[in-house]
Amino acid sequence: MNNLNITDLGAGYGKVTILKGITVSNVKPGEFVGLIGPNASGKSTLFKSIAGIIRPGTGTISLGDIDLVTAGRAQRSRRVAYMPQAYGCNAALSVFECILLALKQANRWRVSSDDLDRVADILAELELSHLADKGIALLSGGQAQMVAVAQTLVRQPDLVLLDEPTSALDLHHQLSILATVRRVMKKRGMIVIAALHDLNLAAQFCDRLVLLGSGAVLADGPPGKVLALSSIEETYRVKTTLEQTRRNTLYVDARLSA
Ligand SMILES: Nc1ncnc2c1ncn2[C@@H]1O[C@H](COP(=O)(O)OP(=O)(O)OP(=O)(O)O)[C@@H](O)[C@H]1O
Repeated sequence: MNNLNITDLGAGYGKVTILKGITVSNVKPGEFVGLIGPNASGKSTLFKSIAGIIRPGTGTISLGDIDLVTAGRAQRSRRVAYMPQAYGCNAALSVFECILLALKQANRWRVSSDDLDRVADILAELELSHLADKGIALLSGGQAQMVAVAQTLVRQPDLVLLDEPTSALDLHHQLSILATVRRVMKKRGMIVIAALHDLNLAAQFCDRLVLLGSGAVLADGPPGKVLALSSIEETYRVKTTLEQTRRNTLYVDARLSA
């Protein structure tokens, strides 16, 4: 099984420690994890540690039988796809070519008809087919963000890391991109970890939430349990009420503390 286990992870930048003793155990294939927490709580730093961009000072990160801390770049990029917050590509390439490039990055460079089909399929899944021939530099912020998500999914990795995948999207596209990611990852048995600021989207689409605060895990569990904890109010410095809507989805009503 390709379960993800992060154990006692410590990481930071130079001499500055950001993440302290992060443990997230037994994330299973097909599990959609929402990484939540206020600004500067360490979400991107955790992604960078898992993606091999920064080297943790302590702890382990394993995906099945692979140790992601010591794995080589080629081995890691076959298994893990990471969409950073500052995505983007201003090369003179079309959307189709950009996604094909992301696919080929993870395996051999020769392009097969199967590769072309995979790119066309993911464009169709994400309702982006009409943009296939458009120059990547000419996209709107939201379109570029959806293309960046397509670049991660097309590789069909075991683990997908999405840093704020909905931050540039309108309401329709926030829902449609998360619904599509969820459909694709469930079908293929991928693990997805998405950093989300919108707790209502997190409640609606995630199976499990991990709450970070000041570089530590403050809570980890099903959305209904995590969002009901008082640590949500303390960490975000707001008052919240957790409600169940008529459609049976959870709704976090938040306001500033007096
Ligand atoms: N390259 C860097 N060098 C030094 N410190 C950094 C660097 N990148 C981030 N930090 C610091 O690490 C801390 C955590 O930042 P990080 O980007 O991981 O938080 P985050 O939870 O993703 O925040 P946000 O929700 O605002 O995107 C912050 O205090 C930030 O200033």
